[in-house]
Amino acid sequence: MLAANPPKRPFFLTHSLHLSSSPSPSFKITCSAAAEERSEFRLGLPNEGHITADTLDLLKDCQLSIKHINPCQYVAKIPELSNLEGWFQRPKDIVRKLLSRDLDLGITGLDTVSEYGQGSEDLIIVHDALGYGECHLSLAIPKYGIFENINSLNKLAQMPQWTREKPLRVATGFTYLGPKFAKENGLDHVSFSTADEALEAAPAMGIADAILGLVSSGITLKENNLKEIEGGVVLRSQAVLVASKRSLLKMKSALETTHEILERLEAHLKAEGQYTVVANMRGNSAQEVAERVLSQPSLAGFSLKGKGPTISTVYCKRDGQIKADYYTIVICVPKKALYKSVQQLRAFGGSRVRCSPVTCICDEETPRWRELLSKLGL
Ligand SMILES: Nc1ncnc2c1ncn2[C@@H]1O[C@H](COP(=O)(O)OP(=O)(O)OP(=O)(O)O)[C@@H](O)[C@H]1O
Ligand SMILES: O=P(O)(O)OC[C@H]1O[C@H](OP(=O)(O)OP(=O)(O)O)[C@H](O)[C@@H]1O
Ligand SMILES: [Mg+2]
Repeated sequence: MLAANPPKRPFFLTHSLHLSSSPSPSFKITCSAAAEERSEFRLGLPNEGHITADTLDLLKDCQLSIKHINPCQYVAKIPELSNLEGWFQRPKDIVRKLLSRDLDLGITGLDTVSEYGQGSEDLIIVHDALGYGECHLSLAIPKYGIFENINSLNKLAQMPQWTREKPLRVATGFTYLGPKFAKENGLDHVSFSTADEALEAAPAMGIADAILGLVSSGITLKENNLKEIEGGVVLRSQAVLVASKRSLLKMKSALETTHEILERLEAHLKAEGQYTVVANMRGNSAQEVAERVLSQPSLAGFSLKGKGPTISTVYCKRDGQIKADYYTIVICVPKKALYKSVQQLRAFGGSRVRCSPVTCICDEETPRWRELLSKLGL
């Protein structure tokens, strides 16, 4: 958040976590008694934040409509999957509620899953790359003062200022991942303090020496005179679909519902940015047209799994006889290569090139489904 924006909540510095103790105290998860009895399958959706709009857009693009029964309620129906309910929750609460089995599936950032999941074996990533909410968790220090010439984690760790009595003070909302990273990277004299929001203000306020927070465009760091350092990235994150392993294994039709959600996601995401290009080609035979097109390596590369292109004959009736008139070629091209492909098809005798976005690519079986079954031991 930019310093200019009023913080949503005050900045709290509640306690220090020293590296001599194990990473973040483990918290006890109580399993909801009703979980085993529920028949509906619950999908946690991030409410009012960075990934809310993109999550709703993604589900819409997958033909999964989120129907609020009442705009003030946190629950929504998803009519395409009758036993599925959407529940709007804070991203971190999605993870907590998956662990307590008050939710069965959820969409949230990988950073949140890693921080609040704390490596729990009960959480399974069903889809690891939903394609939005990209950011990274990174250590940042001031650009000025004693840090002016410090540009790497090694240099930071070697600064004589940090001792057992006076460790490097890092403000963060990631009090599990922070100490774990420090331990794994030989940062010996460091203490972490919890800060929920407006983290980037902490060094200027004198509350901390450094921060460990999320970076997306980097603008917030820049505006607050902070910089990232080499070796300081803890985690790269984007939105993921995560599930409770126990829900998948124990709830009736959980696997069926998850399979359908995964298929819809995969089909849509695979198609994103792909265009179908159809061109009329002059030529003497389908074989000759194929040879011409395949002689151009960049066009040949767009065939499916090394096969293709698809060429069909367009017939016409001339002098009472049915004859091959011209050929139609179909290729699939990523958006960035669209115009170049059109030019090349034209150069190879193509006329009337039609381009349309692909909305889904449905493979026989999605690779992530196989992976999920194997993670579940099925
Ligand atoms: N600047 C950003 N750009 C893109 N994605 C971000 C950005 N900041 C956070 N995210 C991603 O969005 C997720 C949700 O962040 P968001 O800021 O909406 O909620 P929050 O701060 O975690 O929760 P709270 O509701 O408690 O404020 C993060 O876990 C991260 O994966
Ligand atoms: O690199 P940038 O594009 O500038 O984005 C990074 C900022 O976005 C997030 O804050 P958010 O807006 O979620 O505010 P918060 O501190 O209230 O969570 C994050 O905590 C950073 O402050
Ligand atoms: Mg935030």
